[in-house]
Amino acid sequence: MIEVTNLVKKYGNVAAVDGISFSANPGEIVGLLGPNGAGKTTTMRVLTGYMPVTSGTVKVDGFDVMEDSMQVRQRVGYMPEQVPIYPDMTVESYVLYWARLRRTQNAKARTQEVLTQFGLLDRRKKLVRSLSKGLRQRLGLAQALVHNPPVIILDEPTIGIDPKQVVEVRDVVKSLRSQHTILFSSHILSEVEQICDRVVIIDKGHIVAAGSTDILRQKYQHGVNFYVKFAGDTSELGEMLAALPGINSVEAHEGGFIVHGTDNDAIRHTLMNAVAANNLDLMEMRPVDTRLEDIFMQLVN
Ligand SMILES: Nc1ncnc2c1ncn2[C@@H]1O[C@H](COP(=O)(O)OP(=O)(O)OP(=O)(O)O)[C@@H](O)[C@H]1O
Repeated sequence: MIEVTNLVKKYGNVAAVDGISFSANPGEIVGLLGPNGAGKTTTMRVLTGYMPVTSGTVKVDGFDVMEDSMQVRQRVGYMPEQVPIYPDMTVESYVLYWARLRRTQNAKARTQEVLTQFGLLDRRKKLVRSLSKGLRQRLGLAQALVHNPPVIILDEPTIGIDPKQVVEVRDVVKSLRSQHTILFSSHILSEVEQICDRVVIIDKGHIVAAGSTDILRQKYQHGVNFYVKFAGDTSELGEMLAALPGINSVEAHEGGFIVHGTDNDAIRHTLMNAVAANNLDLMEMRPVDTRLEDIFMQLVN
């Protein structure tokens, strides 16, 4: 549904995106992940037909963004990081305006439908300026979806909203899975992990890794991690654990420690010996996956 091949986008002489290729299949949610300035917004703007490519090809549903721009625009719903919202319009007239701009069939009926879908129907007569930030995000989503596009592009849709609204927006995005192909950018790793089927990690305009979070873990996981938790005062324990043979690093985590080592049996052995030798009150010990966050840090550093 989305096919990006060797995309280069330069601003002047500087390549913000420097030869990236990735695809998204119908019904997939693909996460575009990267630190500030990585090139996420630039990639998304090219995909929406908002900006021309410098070189390479970008196709949406088989249509080239440069050659078939109108076809692409009809198939893409875009919610930019800063949703351009007209404060003096009512909620309803704003969505209707976008529906008409995109020549949506039965624009009025479709407007009511998306207002209902995003829980905005009872606020349809309100001025946009009176909406909370979270509701504005929902309005942004309604605007992006009013022409029922097969592809939705969401640029950091949860930035700057409160935690309850973040959960709401994430749930809305998840509910769109399978009916739409979604490209979702974020620099919040846990968010991408929760929502996306696959992740494309970009840094300084290059793809540094791509795949499902499970595959990325398998590929980049070096060694094993255990979560251990002890009763009592554990303030001194981190340093002691880190000095044990077979343990490479220790990090405080949720009242206990994440202990990293290279060999599963060696690390268990070492920990159990330490428990016995120091008379520690072990409450919990379990293997844990490498966090996507660690992989991300490893890749972009
Ligand atoms: N209009 C522009 N003119 C010149 N340089 C730009 C322009 N837009 C972006 N850039 C530069 O291109 C690079 C990629 O920016 P982009 O906004 O695509 O990154 P991003 O991954 O979306 O970052 P962020 O999370 O901060 O929005 C950055 O170095 C940025 O400064």
